[in-house]
Amino acid sequence: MSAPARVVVARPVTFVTGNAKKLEEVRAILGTSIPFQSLKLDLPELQGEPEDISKEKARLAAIEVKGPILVEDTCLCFNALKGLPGMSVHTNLLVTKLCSKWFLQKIGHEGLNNLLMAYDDKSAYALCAFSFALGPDAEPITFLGKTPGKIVPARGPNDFGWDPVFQPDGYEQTYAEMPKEEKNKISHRSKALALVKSHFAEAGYIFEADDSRKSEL
Ligand SMILES: O=c1nc[nH]c2c1ncn2[C@H]1C[C@H](O)[C@@H](COP(=O)(O)OP(=O)(O)OP(=O)(O)O)O1
Ligand SMILES: [Mg+2]
Repeated sequence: MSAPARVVVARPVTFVTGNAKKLEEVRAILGTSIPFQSLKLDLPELQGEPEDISKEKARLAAIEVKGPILVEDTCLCFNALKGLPGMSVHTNLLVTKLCSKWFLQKIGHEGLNNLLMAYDDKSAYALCAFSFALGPDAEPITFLGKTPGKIVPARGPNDFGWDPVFQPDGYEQTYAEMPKEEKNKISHRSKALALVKSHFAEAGYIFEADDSRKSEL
């Protein structure tokens, strides 16, 4: 019988994000299952396939932190749209990604609805890609989580991105209207984090504490 895997890493994991709401959800979902510290850093808004964006973010974050990091990139994907200027397209699925926070800031919730005005198909999905890297020289590993739903006129508190216009399948409420615990049970983010947790458990990482870097968010 082989001994369980055990990999001692001399530094704690740092979750790198510029988004305080994301961090709040990651904290709530992970609880004490994976101890981590956070670093507030605005990584570039990259374009491309969600998995590639996430891996590239991980490389940039690992260079900054010089140790084990976790990053995440989230996309809201509309099934009806074939493409938009400046946006990349999943050619096989006819899906356009509206990844950038600048795009959402400019167009707003009404704009997101208007994009689909000419289409009967309002279906969409939220896609989350976490990437973990042990350090700047390690190849990042990516974990995807996807929640299907539809785009609706905004309902609920406006405190996190496109939450008010995304209504997950099987629910009458938008992400924004749901209690936080409910969103965190079914969200793209929690599905991806479940895979991160399994990977950490299988790999048997033991991250040693480091008092020299304090949580910055
Ligand atoms: O659960 C979510 N519910 C609603 N909106 C969300 C969610 N998750 C990300 N978002 C928004 C934030 C940003 O407008 C865009 C994705 O951009 P994304 O690059 O992943 O996030 P970000 O730039 O805010 O933070 P980060 O520093 O981790 O890149 O979608
Ligand atoms: Mg970003």
